[in-house]
Amino acid sequence: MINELQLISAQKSFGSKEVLKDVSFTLKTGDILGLFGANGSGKSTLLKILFGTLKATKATLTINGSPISQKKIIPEQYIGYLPQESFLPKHLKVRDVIPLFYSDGDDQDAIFRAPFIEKIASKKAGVLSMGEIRYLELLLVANLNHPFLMLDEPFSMIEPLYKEKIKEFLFSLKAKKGIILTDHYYTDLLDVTTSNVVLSNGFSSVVYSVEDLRLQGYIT
Ligand SMILES: Nc1ncnc2c1ncn2[C@@H]1O[C@H](COP(=O)(O)OP(=O)(O)OP(=O)(O)O)[C@@H](O)[C@H]1O
Repeated sequence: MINELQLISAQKSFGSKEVLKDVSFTLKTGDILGLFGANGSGKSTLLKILFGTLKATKATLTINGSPISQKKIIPEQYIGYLPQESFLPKHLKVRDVIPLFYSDGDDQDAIFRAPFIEKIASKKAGVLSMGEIRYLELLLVANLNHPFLMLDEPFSMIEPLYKEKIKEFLFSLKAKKGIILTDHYYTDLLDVTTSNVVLSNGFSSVVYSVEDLRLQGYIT
């Protein structure tokens, strides 16, 4: 089934600071949308609005053509979200964390069998390296059955071998999900995205190439 999420004319102000003035995009199953923008341009703000944990000043969100309230995104399990902040319970071993997120044995196995997991399974989450945490959290969120997935800086702290595995994994996921990625590792993003948007001065513009990112002032 092809699902479609549409954000129309999102606006967000913090006090007098207008972070998002007019941001729109469409995301369908099979899309991997790259979200680019300088520090402070509003990428995380936008993801939090989509997830429903930050109220937009104004925005219309539709799923499969029907308007949906921000409040319904989490309870109706539309979007899996990897935030920038870690959410792992630090006192538990990795092999005990996985069943917290997945009660079904086959679902657990999919994560236990993922590359690199075996070597960290008996470690406590609190002693994992930053890269190991990021990778495990990505697997926990991305394997959910939600039709959409948002990853905020999935390549941050990640070594090249893990990055390649993540890219392969995202390619395999897009058959059943629409995915939004944001990261400052723009070449890694461009390796996997099917379309791209840059946020600048509160507005979103479609970009097609590194040259467009340059023209938008994101890189020099
Ligand atoms: N709760 C808040 N209250 C006030 N200002 C906020 C709040 N959250 C974010 N901002 C401001 O909104 C702007 C956008 O922040 P946001 O975190 O969305 O940027 P970003 O594009 O994700 O940046 P980065 O690339 O550094 O992660 C920043 O100027 C930030 O200080």
